[in-house]
Amino acid sequence: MASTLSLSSSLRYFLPPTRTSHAPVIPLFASPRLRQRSIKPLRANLKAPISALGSSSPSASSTAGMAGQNKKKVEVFDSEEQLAVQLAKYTADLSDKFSKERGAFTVVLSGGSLIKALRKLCEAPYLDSVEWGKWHVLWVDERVVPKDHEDSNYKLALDGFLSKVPIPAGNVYAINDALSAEGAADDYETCLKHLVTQGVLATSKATGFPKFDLMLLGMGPDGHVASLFPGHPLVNEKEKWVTFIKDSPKPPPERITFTFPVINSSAYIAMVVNGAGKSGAVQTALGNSENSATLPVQLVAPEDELTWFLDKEAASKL
Ligand SMILES: O=C1O[C@H](COP(=O)(O)O)[C@@H](O)[C@H](O)[C@H]1O
Repeated sequence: MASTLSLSSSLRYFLPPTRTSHAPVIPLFASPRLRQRSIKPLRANLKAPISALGSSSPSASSTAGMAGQNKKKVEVFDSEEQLAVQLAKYTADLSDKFSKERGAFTVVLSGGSLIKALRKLCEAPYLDSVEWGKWHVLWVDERVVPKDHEDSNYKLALDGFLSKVPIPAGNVYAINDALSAEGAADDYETCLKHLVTQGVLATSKATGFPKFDLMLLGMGPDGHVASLFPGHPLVNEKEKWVTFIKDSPKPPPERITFTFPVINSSAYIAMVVNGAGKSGAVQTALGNSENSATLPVQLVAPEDELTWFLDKEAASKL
């Protein structure tokens, strides 16, 4: 991955595991506190030479020994174009790994700028090499609007990504746009439960929540992820898989969203952020502060590995 980039064009931070591979199994609906893990970025490692960091490629071989370990990487690219190139490779490598291991690849999309960053997956070599038939696509959050509405995350993904790759239509799980926010959240949670029952979606042994293979997340300038906004009580939801919001500070106001227990039960999360407008939130999330988390993005901690994909503008305050 970034090993093909020069040290000057890709500054890579590598943060060591915060969980052991022998983490205790925490039963379903165990104390929320047991499910919450904290990450403290280790600034001491920021200047480590690339040779000391090891491969950051999420290929089957490099991740084989990582299961159960919570790793955090930060990749900084000279341009959004380079970011998109490496994000495609990262995603394709994980697709290969999970398609071989599980016979399915469960991928969660966010809306916003993330979708444009996936454009390289729609080109050679990935258009032909990825096992698109193994993909199962869901959304980490969705606006409660018709699927053909300009604000729909489904429409954004369909126009910018899904219409350009051969994922079977039956493997794309959009929200039911005929329902209220409450109804759509319940309906989507039921959809997840069916996928678990069918064996398409794994279950986290650690938390009992569904375990997606990969979540591709964006972050707003205010540090929100999914539709979990700073200071909003939904950030603290510990039991539901999917919930709803009717007072989103960012329009449109009505949305449904995965909760943090589901987000953090994922195997891998890519946090894809570009642009100077997000550099403040990136600084808060990845800077030297020992303060407790103030932004939702600081609570993101998947079971196996979190990788930040930043362009240099987003990383400019680090
Ligand atoms: O409203 C939303 O915003 C975030 C961030 O969007 P971005 O355009 O600033 O990247 C997005 O991740 C989320 O899915 C969406 O509903």
